Amino acid sequence: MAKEMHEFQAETKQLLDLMVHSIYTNREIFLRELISNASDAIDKAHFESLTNRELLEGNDTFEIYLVPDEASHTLTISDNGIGMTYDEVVDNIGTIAKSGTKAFMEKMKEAKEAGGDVSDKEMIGQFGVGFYSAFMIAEKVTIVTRKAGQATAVKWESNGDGTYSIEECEKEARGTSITLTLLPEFYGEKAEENFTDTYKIETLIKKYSDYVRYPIKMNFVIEETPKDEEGKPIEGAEKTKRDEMRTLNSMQPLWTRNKNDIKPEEYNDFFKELFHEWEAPMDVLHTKAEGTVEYTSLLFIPAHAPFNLYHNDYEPGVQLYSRHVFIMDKCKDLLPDYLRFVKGLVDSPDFSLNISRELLQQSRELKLIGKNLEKNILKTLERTLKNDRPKYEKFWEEYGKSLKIGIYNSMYSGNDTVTKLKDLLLFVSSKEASTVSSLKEYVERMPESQKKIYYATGKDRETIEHLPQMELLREKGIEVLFLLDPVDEFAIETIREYDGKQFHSISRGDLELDDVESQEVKKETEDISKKNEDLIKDIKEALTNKVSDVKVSNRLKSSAVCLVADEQGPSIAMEQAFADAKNPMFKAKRILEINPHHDLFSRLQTIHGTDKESVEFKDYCDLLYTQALLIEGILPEDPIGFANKIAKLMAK
Ligand SMILES: Nc1ncnc2c1ncn2[C@@H]1O[C@H](COP(=O)(O)OP(=O)(O)OP(=O)(O)O)[C@@H](O)[C@H]1O
Repeated sequence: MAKEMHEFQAETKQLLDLMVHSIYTNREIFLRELISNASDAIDKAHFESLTNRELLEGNDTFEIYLVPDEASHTLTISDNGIGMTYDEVVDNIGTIAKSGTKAFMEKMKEAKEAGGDVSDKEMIGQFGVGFYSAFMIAEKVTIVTRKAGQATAVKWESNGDGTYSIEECEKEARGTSITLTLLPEFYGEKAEENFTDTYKIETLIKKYSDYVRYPIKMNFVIEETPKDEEGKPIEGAEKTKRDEMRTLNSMQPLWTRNKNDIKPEEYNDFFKELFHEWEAPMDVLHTKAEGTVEYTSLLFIPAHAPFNLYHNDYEPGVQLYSRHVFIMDKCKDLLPDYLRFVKGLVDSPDFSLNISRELLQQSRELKLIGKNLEKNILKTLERTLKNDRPKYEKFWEEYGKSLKIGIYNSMYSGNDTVTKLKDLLLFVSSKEASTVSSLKEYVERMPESQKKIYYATGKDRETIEHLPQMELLREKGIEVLFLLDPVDEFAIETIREYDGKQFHSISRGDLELDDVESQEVKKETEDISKKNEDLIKDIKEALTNKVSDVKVSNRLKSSAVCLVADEQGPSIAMEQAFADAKNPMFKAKRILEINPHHDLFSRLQTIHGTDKESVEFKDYCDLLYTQALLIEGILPEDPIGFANKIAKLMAK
């Protein structure tokens, strides 16, 4: 196939532009990114070779080579990993398939527009833009790669200017070589950072890639003064040069060392290196277990949730090793999905080296280890909640949603997730704006007379505070949990009760307040209902298909109307969440409640009394309903009709 020129995808161009023109700090990370790609490629070759030895073409020593060359001011990174085919090069290198990179660019743009308060370093770390970081230090990047098992190789080359060339070529060894032709600032003795300097490179490898599982080798030219027979340097003799191939990384798996000998920085560096992270993790759990199953696990809770934690393209899971040999990345079957944010690895002699993913799922050892790890993580979280509240609240901010989704999902799996997680939940409440409470804390504060745990849903604190349904509870001084995330109510509904007390939405059914005053109001409401039976019936008729019932309210104070949902079935907020998820099948049974003490009620009585068939009465009913919808944050189906009716009324 002849040499072809291709254009980068528009997003790739933008990314390259950003890389070259906006990121000035930490350019040295390019090396870590390329080494980690090389290491991933070797992992793949290793993994595939377990079932197909021929792939290795007789060479089963996995290595990464670095070749700095001052004369041509290049640095070449070679691996004997899986390599890429022509199409893979086009797909992986020429386009940005990863939504993560797109998100990275948007964040960069946002940050720039906002005055750039997020550091580049943080940004790159969060999104791992990988290969493209090469263009931060290189004016030309050349990739020569041959897929293991294939005859022809591919050469890809680009100046990072929007186009690249690609052609078939020859390459003897399998794998990938990436040659960076360095920008003038990055080579030569006067350069600020000289990436052809072997000692500089050695330092970078030690800093970022020490734990890479495969040897990273580089040739050092050693200058020596010849020595005499006794081993003393011969004075005046001309220096000789010799080559010495050195392995730059220590490769000793951290998790195999004794816990007490490992410094926090070592854990942090290992975490950053292994998972391409920039920040130290929030928590580290290093466990060695012996007994029914033997394993060592090293788990981390990252400081921040990845932006795509809840997207389909996020791949949860930990790495598996058997006697320190890597067997699998992202094993999903070990930990429950609600711990999808946990990163790390498990090393166990009980795992077989060439076990398939399917067989692994059924492995008894894996299940046992998974259960133990889950227990450990939960115990750590419980301990943090008890002993280090600020830290736990930070954890909650990052990962609380994951636990809540876990609870909701347990509705289908029917396991004991609720029992495990309910004490770890935190919510804001009407009590104080800045604090969050556990359910236990809420229940402890409940007065004797309060029988239920009340909650309200809304997009933010302010919206809930303004809900008509809040008025009565506020007046009575009853604390209400504020559920601000759509998943909250689903989780709460799955838990059903805490410490024998049922959850109750303030926008659902009867509030069932048991105090004397409430009983009196209830009685009074029933009387008003009876007296206005006809009016209520006719309002209901005017709103057929819109509401399932109309009631005289005993919960409203100053507002005229509100919309509540029936005790059974989804709430109005849940209906909205379903609709947002394009699942409009689940509808709440809407009940319109009218405040009998509001002036509007007497106006309704008058209009109804004059002519219950009149257009005016029907319009009033409709306006009441639409008002209640708007309070819930739901737009009317017919906004024009609504506006016209208001205009007509105002003009009167
Ligand atoms: N040395 C290599 N050998 C084989 N394939 C490679 C190599 N380097 C890159 N690739 C391919 O190119 C893809 C894109 O690489 P890039 O570094 O941009 O992202 P990534 O490695 O997938 O993500 P991240 O950097 O976040 O880990 C890789 O997923 C891989 O398929």
